[in-house]
Amino acid sequence: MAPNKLNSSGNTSLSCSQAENGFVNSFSLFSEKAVQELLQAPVQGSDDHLIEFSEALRTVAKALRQVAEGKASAQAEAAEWRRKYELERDRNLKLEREEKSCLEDQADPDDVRTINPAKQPTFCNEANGQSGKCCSRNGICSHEVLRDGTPDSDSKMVKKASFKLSWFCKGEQSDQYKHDIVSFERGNITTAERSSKQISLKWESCPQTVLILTKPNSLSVRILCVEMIRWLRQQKKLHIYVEPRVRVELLTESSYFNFVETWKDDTEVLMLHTKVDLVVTLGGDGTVLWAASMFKGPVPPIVPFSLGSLGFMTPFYSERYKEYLESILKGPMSITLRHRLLCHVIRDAAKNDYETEEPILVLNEVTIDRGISSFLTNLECYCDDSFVTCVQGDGLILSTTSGSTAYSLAAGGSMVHPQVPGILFTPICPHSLSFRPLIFPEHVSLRVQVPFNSRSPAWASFDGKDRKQLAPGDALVCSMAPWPVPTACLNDSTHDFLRSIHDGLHWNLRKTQSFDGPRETSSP
Ligand SMILES: NC(=O)c1ccc[n+]([C@@H]2O[C@H](COP(=O)([O-])OP(=O)(O)OC[C@H]3O[C@@H](n4cnc5c(N)ncnc54)[C@H](O)[C@@H]3O)[C@@H](O)[C@H]2O)c1
Ligand SMILES: Nc1ncnc2c1ncn2[C@@H]1O[C@H](COP(=O)(O)OP(=O)(O)OP(=O)(O)O)[C@@H](O)[C@H]1O
Repeated sequence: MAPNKLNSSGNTSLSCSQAENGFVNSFSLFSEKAVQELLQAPVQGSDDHLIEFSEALRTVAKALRQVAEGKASAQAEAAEWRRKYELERDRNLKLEREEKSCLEDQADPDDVRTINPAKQPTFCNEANGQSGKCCSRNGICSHEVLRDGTPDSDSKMVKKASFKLSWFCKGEQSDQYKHDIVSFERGNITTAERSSKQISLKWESCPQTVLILTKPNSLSVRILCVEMIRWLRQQKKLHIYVEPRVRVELLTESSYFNFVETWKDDTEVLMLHTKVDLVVTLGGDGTVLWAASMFKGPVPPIVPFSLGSLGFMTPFYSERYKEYLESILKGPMSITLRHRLLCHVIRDAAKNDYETEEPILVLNEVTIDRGISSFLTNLECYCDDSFVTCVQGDGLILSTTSGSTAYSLAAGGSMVHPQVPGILFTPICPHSLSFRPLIFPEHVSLRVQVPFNSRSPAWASFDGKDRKQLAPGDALVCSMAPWPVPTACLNDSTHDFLRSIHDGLHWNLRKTQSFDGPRETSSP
């Protein structure tokens, strides 16, 4: 009965290191189960040794559980440190690149854009407030925001149109962009006037290149695309880019479309933002999401034409495309800067930096759900370093304000004006009576961790696509991206948003109460 393994008080004399080295490596949680099963067998008779032995086994089971839990928490801590290290490294790399880009730009102030697919673009990170001396005070100039590679002898020279963004206050254009939001005068804290700032885009040189993106397998989209390309070429003398699939379709129609350009591989797609002045989408909201997903960095202004069923983000009527495009190419135009989320999947199994996956940008939302598993999700959520909650239900949606009218709305989240900067935290069917959706400010970083004791893996999907499995120990980290999606407005941001929720969702539609009925009397 191995009495020498028990100390005088009947407890095991296992030291912590013995427990870790001996038990964790040789026994698994299965051993704990085996011990429990042994314990459940009734102890026959009144033999003191048997009673003592069963107590010892109980203690061993407890020690095993503690060691397993300790290991899980140490792994979670290690994953968190790795996440912090990766974020820090990314930030430093970005800063380094920006500095280099600023130096290069000072050396060569010429604004001519050069196509060089082999070279990655470098950006001035406006969103992080690190633009320094590059950007002006009362608006932003595109040539100050975007800096691309140096000229390459093999590449074609294309001059990309420059534009200026400015803020309209109270319906009037104003150059008085206020920097002091909070002031402290004579001991009184006051805030600056909060006027609504509709952003206006004014071309400083004529746009020359248009990228047309179309919903596949739609006859009406195909017909409009052919007509629009002819018009843009013949009347506006523009360069046209389309997806490789569409170019093939066009050439099947007529060899006239030989002038239409496309790309060969993903490296060229990465450089599209340096060639294209304007993106036109023909389809529904899915086509706008598709367009946004093609740009892993800065996005050119998008003009979304409605050829879908709902069209929340597609305010332009396709029948009047000539009139709209005339006005947009002339400028100025009102735009909505739609924020995106930058999502990183951090694998517990990643042993080194090379295994870190590419970050993914979403315009609507990232969803972490239970996939095909029938178990509840068990997702630990942190906001920066603070614990938020544990989601036990079907899953969680981290949404932008543009995405607030999509999946998040269906899961009970608020509808939020797309220009409000924030991250929506909306549970999907939580198994709890008090789990209300939250909205976090734009500057936070959210981390959703699948704990080691989760019964099943979770699944992440990005704007409803690209499902990725998150195994126990994996995490998804998400924060506001520095590259918004500028979409042209038909009127202005607020008008377009309200029109969408009225026409698209019939928001708060109710028959007006008749006048013919009881009335409040004036006296109490
Ligand atoms: N239960 C749900 O409501 C549910 C479930 C899955 C996905 N979705 C949404 O579908 C989106 C993907 O769209 P898709 O077109 O590629 O797939 P899809 O073709 O399945 O369309 C989904 C629907 O969502 C609408 N939609 C998309 N973005 C919207 C937005 N920002 N505001 C209002 N409505 C919007 C589309 O118009 C479409 O009617 C996902 O990002 C997600 O938000 C919703
Ligand atoms: N250029 C494209 N290439 C590949 N897939 C695309 C492209 N454009 C759109 N899609 C996909 O096609 C699907 C349908 O597109 P979209 O949502 O625009 O049309 P819809 O469903 O008719 O309109 P709505 O979203 O308004 O209901 C989406 O899932 C979208 O991701």
